[in-house]
Amino acid sequence: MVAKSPKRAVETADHLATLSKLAVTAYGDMERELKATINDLKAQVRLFETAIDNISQGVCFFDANERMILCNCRYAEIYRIALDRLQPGITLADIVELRLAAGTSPMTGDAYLAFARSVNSNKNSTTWTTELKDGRTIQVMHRPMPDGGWIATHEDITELAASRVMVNERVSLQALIDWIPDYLWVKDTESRFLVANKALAADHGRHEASEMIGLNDFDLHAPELARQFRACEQDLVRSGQPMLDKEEFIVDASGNGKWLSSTKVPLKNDQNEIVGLVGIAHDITQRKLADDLRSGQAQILEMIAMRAPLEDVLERLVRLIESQLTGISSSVLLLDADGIHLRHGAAPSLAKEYTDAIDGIRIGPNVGSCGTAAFRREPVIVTDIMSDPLWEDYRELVRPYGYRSCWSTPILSHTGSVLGAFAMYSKAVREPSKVEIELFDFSVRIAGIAIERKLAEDRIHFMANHDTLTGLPNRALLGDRLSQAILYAKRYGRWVSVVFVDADNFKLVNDTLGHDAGDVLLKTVASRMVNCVRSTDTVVRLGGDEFVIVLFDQTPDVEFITATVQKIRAAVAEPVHLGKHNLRTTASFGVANYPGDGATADTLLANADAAMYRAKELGRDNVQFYAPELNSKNQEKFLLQEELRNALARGEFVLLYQPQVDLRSGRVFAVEALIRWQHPTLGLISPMKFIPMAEESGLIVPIGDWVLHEACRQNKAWQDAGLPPMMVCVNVSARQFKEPNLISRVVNALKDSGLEAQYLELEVTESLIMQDVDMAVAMMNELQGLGVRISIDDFGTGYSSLSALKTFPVARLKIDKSFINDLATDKNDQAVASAVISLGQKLHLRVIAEGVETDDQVEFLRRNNCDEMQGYHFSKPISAENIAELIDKVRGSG
Ligand SMILES: Nc1nc2c(ncn2[C@@H]2O[C@@H]3COP(=O)(O)O[C@H]4[C@@H](O)[C@H](n5cnc6c(=O)[nH]c(N)nc65)O[C@@H]4COP(=O)(O)O[C@H]3[C@H]2O)c(=O)[nH]1
Repeated sequence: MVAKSPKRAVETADHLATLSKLAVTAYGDMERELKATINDLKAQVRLFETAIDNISQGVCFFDANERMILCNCRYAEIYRIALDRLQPGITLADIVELRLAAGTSPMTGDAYLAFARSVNSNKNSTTWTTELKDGRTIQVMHRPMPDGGWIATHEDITELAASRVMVNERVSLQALIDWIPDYLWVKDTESRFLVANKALAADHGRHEASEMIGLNDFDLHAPELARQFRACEQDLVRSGQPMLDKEEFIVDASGNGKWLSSTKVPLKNDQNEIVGLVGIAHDITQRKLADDLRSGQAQILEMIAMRAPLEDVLERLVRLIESQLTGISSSVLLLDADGIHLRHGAAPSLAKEYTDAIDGIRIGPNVGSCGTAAFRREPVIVTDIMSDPLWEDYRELVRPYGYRSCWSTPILSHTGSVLGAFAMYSKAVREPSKVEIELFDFSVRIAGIAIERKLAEDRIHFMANHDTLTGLPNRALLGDRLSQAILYAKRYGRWVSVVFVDADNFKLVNDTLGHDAGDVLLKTVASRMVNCVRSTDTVVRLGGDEFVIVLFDQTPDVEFITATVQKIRAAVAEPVHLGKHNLRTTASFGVANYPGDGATADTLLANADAAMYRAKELGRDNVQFYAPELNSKNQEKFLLQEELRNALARGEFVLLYQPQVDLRSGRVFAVEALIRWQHPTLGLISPMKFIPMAEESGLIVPIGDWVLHEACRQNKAWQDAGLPPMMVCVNVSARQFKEPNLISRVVNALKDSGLEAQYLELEVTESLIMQDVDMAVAMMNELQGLGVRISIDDFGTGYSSLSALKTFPVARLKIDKSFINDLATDKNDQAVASAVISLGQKLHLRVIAEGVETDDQVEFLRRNNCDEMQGYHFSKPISAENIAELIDKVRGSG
């Protein structure tokens, strides 16, 4: 291979000139020497050629005439010219032609020649880089020679130039992307980082972005997350489909969770082949948290609206708050109905043993963070549990769980009352951050809504199912409880007892002592009944003074049930203290048992009701078990009640009069008006049967008014007919007595009849007076002011208040006939009767005995100085006409 160095080439030319001279002058002598020299020179040329051919650059020598002296084979190679075409002496212009033909000229021939000549005219060496038409980059170093020729070296720097471009680009791109706060990266097809910016590197614990090069996601993330990233990127590399704005969650090197919105697009080369991917990820944690908080809030409010259980709502709230923060566990404690204890509300990520331990703590001035916050009604920030005095009693409790700070805020209702406390626990000794404080506001607001809503719902539910006065379940719950009890009894072969209870004198108390007293009475009776039964039994208030007790899971034995009901009856009958009154209230009980007395809730209730009515009919204060015939009686009673409503309008009532006789003179000085109902088909009905019904329904008021008018009218009629004036006594029921216009009714009756007030006496019962003494005395005083007299009926039957009796403006006491019946034989009755008589004497009241039937009774009364008597002994109640006859007769005989 030919290889010629420029310097050697010049020397070779000198030698050749010398040789030719020698040939002319002494050819023969010098032939041997010449040959030797030629050989020597050839050897040198070979050496020179070998050397020049072995250098990596292309080399060429040109003389001043632009003729090439020599070049090496690299030169021919660079410009893709066959070596044999580049013979010494070829002109630059010819070479340019060859290069144009080979496509290795950077420009047109003329332009190149002009360029080469301009370079050559320069005395200094010049280096330039030229882009060949074939895309290669050649660096040329041109050195002019003093004789006008030049030497040039040509080097193919295509690869170098490319990598330099790349390096330059890389360096500037790196600087650029490092300024960007988002993550930027380039990965190869194997998901290895080729480029990463500083933000990405820093968040993954690398000081320099370059430290990321060559790493993959498994070097940065937990395996599961890395697998996800890799799967997604491999998919992208395979499909060429970009991934746009995908939300991804990562945990950075410092353990903080971050939400990213990532975009990854395939990276392609000139051949449109995918050689990797370019990624950019924007930190959307704040936005995401705010979005989550908003949607979490909406979800919780929806849960509240949909009446989700409070525990679920609070747990969702706590989890939402925890998802917004790092290293925080939260809890909600609820203030108990007693207002002094905090109960567990929600604390899904606090240790269960810990939350169990603080469940039920009392609020107070130094009860940790929550107990104190609820007590003070203001936030309590404890930055170090281990040293704060508020935690003194709870420090050891919390120590095992490692919580070091606890901040609590009271949860308040819209009216400002404390509903509970919201707390955040951290294992670091610190104060809450701004974000944490903001979340407190959020949490207590939502928790407050949820708790208040729940309390309101509970209240509504309770009110719908319970009686507000007594707190007992009401009718709405009764059916449910009773049905359950029946199901249970059916399954296990047990009984259910349904007990209908009706307080005997509630209406009286309510009407005379007022509603407040009636309420106290009902509450007392209710709680006594509840205390007598098991917690599995149910005491229901149906309304008014009616109760139903469902005795669950009963032994099939009437005796057991009787014992239970009697126990309740005795408890109800205990005296009730109403202010200064000491009442004895009783109740009537009706019992129906499953399965004997009915298979359904409705039948059992109806039959227990019928039994209770029977108990009332039998004089109240007793227990009756259902018997089938009761139903027909009940039906009868119902019909009667309906007819009673029309009886007044139909004029079916009549008055009978029973004379009252002076025991000493035997003179009839008064008559008691006693009502009868003249029923069109049933005949004469006793007041004992319909007066209680009339009292229950309120019909007693118009009926009583009629009695008052009729009695006054009749008395005046007797007087007008010439009978000696006498008093007419009219019974006044408690309901009438309570009527605010009783006085005006009495005035009207007197006015309408023209009877003088002194001939009218009103009989009120002792129990009626005792129910509200002040009111009764005031009313009696008013009546007395009209001139009307008052007597106390049924005296001795109870409620005696001897001291109060002195203040009553009454004229007479009437010994109840129950004491008169057995007066001849019963020592107790004798004692009561004589006590009433002597009491009357002491108080200067007249005393009349009622129900006097026998001579013995008359004899006893006379002996004991009783003033007056009334009873069958003298006369039964008789009609008005018969009274006139009787008085005439007595007058005649007298
Ligand atoms: N066994 C027996 N009974 C005797 C004897 N003497 C009188 N009686 C009955 O005893 C009752 C006396 O009336 P009361 O104690 O005021 O008891 C009355 C009274 O509380 C009430 N009553 C009657 N009329 C009226 C009325 O117009 N208004 C109101 N509010 N109640 C009335 O009905 C109750 C019952 O009235 P009556 O059936 O008429 O019954 C009357 C009378 O018939 C006797 O010697 N032996």
